[in-house]
Amino acid sequence: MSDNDTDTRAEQTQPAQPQSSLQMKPEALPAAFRAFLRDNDIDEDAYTAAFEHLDLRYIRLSKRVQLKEEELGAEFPGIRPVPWCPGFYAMPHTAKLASSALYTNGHVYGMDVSSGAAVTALQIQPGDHCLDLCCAPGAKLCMMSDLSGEEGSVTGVDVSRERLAACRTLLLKYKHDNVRLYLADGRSFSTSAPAPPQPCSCHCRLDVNGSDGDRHGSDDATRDRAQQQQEQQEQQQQQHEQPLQQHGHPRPGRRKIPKRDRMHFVNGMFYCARPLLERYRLDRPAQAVGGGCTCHTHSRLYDKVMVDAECTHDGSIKHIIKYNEWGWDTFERRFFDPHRIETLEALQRQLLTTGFSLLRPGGRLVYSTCSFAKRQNESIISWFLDATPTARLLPADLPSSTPHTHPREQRLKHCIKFNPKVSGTSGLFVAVITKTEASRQQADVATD
Ligand SMILES: C[S@@+](CC[C@H](N)C(=O)[O-])C[C@H]1O[C@@H](n2cnc3c(N)ncnc32)[C@H](O)[C@@H]1O
Repeated sequence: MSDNDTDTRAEQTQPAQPQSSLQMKPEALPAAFRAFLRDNDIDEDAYTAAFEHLDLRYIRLSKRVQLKEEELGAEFPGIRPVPWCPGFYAMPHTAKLASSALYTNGHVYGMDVSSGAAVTALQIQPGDHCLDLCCAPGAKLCMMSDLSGEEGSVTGVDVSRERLAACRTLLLKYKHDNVRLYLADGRSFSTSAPAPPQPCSCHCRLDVNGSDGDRHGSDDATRDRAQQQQEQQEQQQQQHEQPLQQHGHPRPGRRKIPKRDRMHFVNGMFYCARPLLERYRLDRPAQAVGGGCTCHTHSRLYDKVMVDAECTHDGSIKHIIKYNEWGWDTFERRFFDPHRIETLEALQRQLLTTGFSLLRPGGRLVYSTCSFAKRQNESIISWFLDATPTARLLPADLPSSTPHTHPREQRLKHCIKFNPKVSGTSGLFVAVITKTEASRQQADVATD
């Protein structure tokens, strides 16, 4: 649930916006914001024109329930499936989601369909181990959890304790038990993917607990050394995964987190539910020991990585327009603080770099923002591709009817954008990157 997505808290505290309030005059936009739009070649029209389809909101069905169209229609009149994103439905913005039985019973999620497209672009397969480096409050995380299934896992990381607590509430509500959450700075996150449940087929026999099997020695002394080494690594890791708040996500109106929803962190980590803990021994971060196997499975890199980076949120048009009522000074203070803008692009570059370093060769990484600004999107991607010989941009491979930018309008090949004027969704930039095998070959040579 990004700012593009239905936020349970916002929904409970803010009345649904009538359609008329989704329209405003250009002069009502604050000067700093208009200058930002001009500097970034962003069309002011997006905020000031009346768009009928901005009056839509979207839901996603939980994978665990089978609902008939009639059941959905009875609860949400006017609802219809989104043909290009399976499991998603569009309905009038005035539909009461938070008070509906389907929502309170955890059968549907409030999630913008552009966010759904970003997750779809990851092409998650059952059994995949996924990383979500800026996960809170967690709509994409929940979808990733559904897609990776019981044999897969999702590791969620966020720097904001408050937002991560909202994420945890969501995971508990929807009973996602293949997710672990970390309160950590995504720029320096280094915890590997969970250990595989089975010894892998490359004969190295590295077992579930991260200790070596036959090939790398299996006696008690070796195990003790491995365990010591693992504990040392864990301590070092925790030292640099302390929460940093300076890029905490701004949101209007803080809500006190109920006691039952507060997170109980153990050494900076919270594990969502027991099943994942039991399957993968997540009570300690999995580490390949003894410099052993370099096969994909045991290098413990992630199959899929989502970097839904912190940004200026200027593409969340419905959200931005609400500042007309909430007060633009809050917006200027929170989004356009000069220091924040200055450091934002560096943050985005670092998050992308870290996400990529944790991606396995051949895996897929999605970089997304809900900004229209080239400097936070295409420029970051171009910089990264220039700096990283093993990175390659891929087409998002979404269904052809997906209403994103036409290839002719793409500023950078394969990078797509959802423009609310055209798509009826919130604004979102999506780029898909893969890691070529070159890095794998290098790793193999190093261990030979
Ligand atoms: C666009 S929101 C993510 C929305 C989320 N992916 C979802 O679908 O609900 C960006 C998130 O990045 C987090 N963030 C900011 N700086 C960070 C950092 N250095 N490391 C990790 N997370 C960070 C913010 O707290 C915020 O929750």
